[in-house]
Amino acid sequence: MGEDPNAWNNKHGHLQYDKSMAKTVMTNDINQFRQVGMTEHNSTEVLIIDIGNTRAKWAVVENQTVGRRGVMPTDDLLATLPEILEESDAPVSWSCVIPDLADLLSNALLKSGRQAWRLTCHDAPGLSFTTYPKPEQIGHDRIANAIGAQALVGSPAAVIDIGTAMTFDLVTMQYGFIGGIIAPGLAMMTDYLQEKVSLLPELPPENLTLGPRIGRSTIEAMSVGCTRGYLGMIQTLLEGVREEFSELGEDEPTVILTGGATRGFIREALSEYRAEPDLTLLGLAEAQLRRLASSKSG
Ligand SMILES: Nc1ncnc2c1ncn2[C@@H]1O[C@H](COP(=O)(O)OP(=O)(O)OP(=O)(O)O)[C@@H](O)[C@H]1O
Ligand SMILES: CC(C)(CO)[C@@H](O)C(=O)NCCC(=O)O
Ligand SMILES: [K+]
Repeated sequence: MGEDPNAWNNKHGHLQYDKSMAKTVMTNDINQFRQVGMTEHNSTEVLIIDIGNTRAKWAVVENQTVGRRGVMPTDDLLATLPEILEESDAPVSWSCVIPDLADLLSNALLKSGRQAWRLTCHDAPGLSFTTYPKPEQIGHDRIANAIGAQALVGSPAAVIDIGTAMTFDLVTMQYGFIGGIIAPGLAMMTDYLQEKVSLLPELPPENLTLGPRIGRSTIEAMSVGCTRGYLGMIQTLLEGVREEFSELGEDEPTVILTGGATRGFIREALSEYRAEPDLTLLGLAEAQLRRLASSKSG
């Protein structure tokens, strides 16, 4: 029963979205973020921690600009936490998609005495889930992406995030987060082929380029499957999303790429769309700014 994002914007006076600006300001991703809709505050520093299945990222975000930052294997997060907390005294805004680790981190943060907010569907200011039957199922990184998209380009928006898994996170004008798509991440495809088929070699995803349409060697044949095949999946999924938005009476969603979708052949093939590598972090920062704004406005 979250609030309608537009009602929230009107009430709190933030996130005024200007479509013409979003299309013309193309200089610097962070400036863009600030100019089109980030909540304005006086020097508000936030310490962000975003924990995915493979890697954990931290960043100090001040005035919607990412400063010091780091990334590590998710398994190293707890051991690294004291060092991360020394990077900034600011409140922590975090998300974690591994429930056991989230419990451990929650306790560690409590012990540290730091003010910390975990992004969940129950505390996702400005994002509603009115038509989503069980919002508590949604990965919190996806909630961060949705809030980041609202702030960056406004709704409707479609985020394509490739990490361990690929997700589409879809935000409408009328209903907030309406749902999305979960599919294998690119490495799941390449690694799994190699792991399960004894005659297939290793194919690091970062080495993939768009080559021929027909493979004339084993590695080439795999490469076609994992590049053109993967892109075909994305395009088909996006087509379905567009149709559904149209049926809902929504405008055409602005597509934002993040994670692995901002790199390599995927980025190249989808160059018409905006890429924001820090979307999840910025969404976590925005969530914290909105909490502060609503606590101030009472
Ligand atoms: N050139 C490339 N083109 C497309 N995808 C790539 C490329 N290089 C790496 N990737 C994929 O992007 C993913 C890495 O993206 P990202 O850094 O967002 O995820 P992660 O932090 O590893 O995952 P998670 O957030 O799930 O822990 C990997 O799965 C990798 O396979
Ligand atoms: C899909 C991932 C793995 C993407 O990181 C994460 O968001 C997650 O574990 N989600 C839970 C299932 C859901 O989002 O519906
Ligand atoms: K991620």
